[in-house]
Amino acid sequence: MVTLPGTPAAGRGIELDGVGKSFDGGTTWAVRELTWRVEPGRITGLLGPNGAGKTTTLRVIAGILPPDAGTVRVDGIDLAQRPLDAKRRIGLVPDGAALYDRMKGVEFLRFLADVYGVPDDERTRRMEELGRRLGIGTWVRDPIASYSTGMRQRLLLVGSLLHDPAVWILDEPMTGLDPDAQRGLKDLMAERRARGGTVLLTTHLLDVAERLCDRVAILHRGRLLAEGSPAALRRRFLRNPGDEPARRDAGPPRHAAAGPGTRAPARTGAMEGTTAAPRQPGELGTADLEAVFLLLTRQPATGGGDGATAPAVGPAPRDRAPAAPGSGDGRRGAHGGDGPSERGQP
Ligand SMILES: Nc1ncnc2c1ncn2[C@@H]1O[C@H](COP(=O)(O)OP(=O)(O)OP(=O)(O)O)[C@@H](O)[C@H]1O
Repeated sequence: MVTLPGTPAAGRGIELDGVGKSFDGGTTWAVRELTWRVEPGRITGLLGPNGAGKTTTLRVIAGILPPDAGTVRVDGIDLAQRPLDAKRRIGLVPDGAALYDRMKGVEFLRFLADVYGVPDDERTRRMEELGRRLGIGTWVRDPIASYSTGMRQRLLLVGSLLHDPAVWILDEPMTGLDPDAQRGLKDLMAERRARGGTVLLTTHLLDVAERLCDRVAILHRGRLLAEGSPAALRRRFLRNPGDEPARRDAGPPRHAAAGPGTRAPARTGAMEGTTAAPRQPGELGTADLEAVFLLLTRQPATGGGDGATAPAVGPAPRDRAPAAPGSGDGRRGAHGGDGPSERGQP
């Protein structure tokens, strides 16, 4: 394992407390009442359907969007009170970032190193090392306009780590990457986890999330529905994991249908599957996380206000039913996916 200088101390992760974000002055909420701790020393996946609020959440954490409610702490630092200190601890890989096409890749990397005040000797070493790991070739001296999607993504990935941030935030990071670069990226994530760093990513690739992530959180209509290790979510929501894989053309798994004993939904917060030991490779079938995901996110957003229906799960008797998936107002988001979470105050 290659260790870069300035190894991030075992940080404090990311803490969200009651975070809300509205794009229309509080009529609808893209993210609502989000209270969540993203732990250091873990790879955490934020999952959810199109329009669920994943990118909005990452942008709020990264300080790009100010929240309309709640507080964000990055590595123990309050983002609102000390925004520069907090942002210095973050490496962000945005989804589909616009790059300066006339700039050469190497100029872009130097620019980022300047912004973050990375000393000359370190920046050279990090550029070379990260470039090797992520397959940056001599094309880095060409204008960005000539780059493929995957080359742009590799450049963004290298740039996000030049300052060796304690918190690495990646929005759909596999986009455009070939298998070799994907391998390099996964290895880098695992190394940062091993060094106590915080890795938070969004992905629609549930098989990747299942294999890569120590913990996953499922967001739907701006609300956190479930959070925990993939194994813990499986235990919580699937009674017979592996024997009834989710089908794309089917509703929730039969064994997860609501039973007479289903209890009322929790009003806030995620379902914690927090007691699970770290997942062992091969512990889960790849259909399990998909089954949990579909079970939670296919619930109709019926009713109004706080009367949202609970997902039709049949949790183990000791468990509570999951948090309401948001009552919604039937409007669709700009992505054509689920709309903002709810009307009214968060
Ligand atoms: N700048 C914006 N202005 C208005 N509405 C926005 C803006 N950004 C996001 N939204 C809305 O907020 C909601 C959440 O969007 P967001 O991009 O966070 O979802 P997502 O989970 O990342 O979706 P996807 O998986 O499609 O990328 C959507 O309804 C979207 O239309």
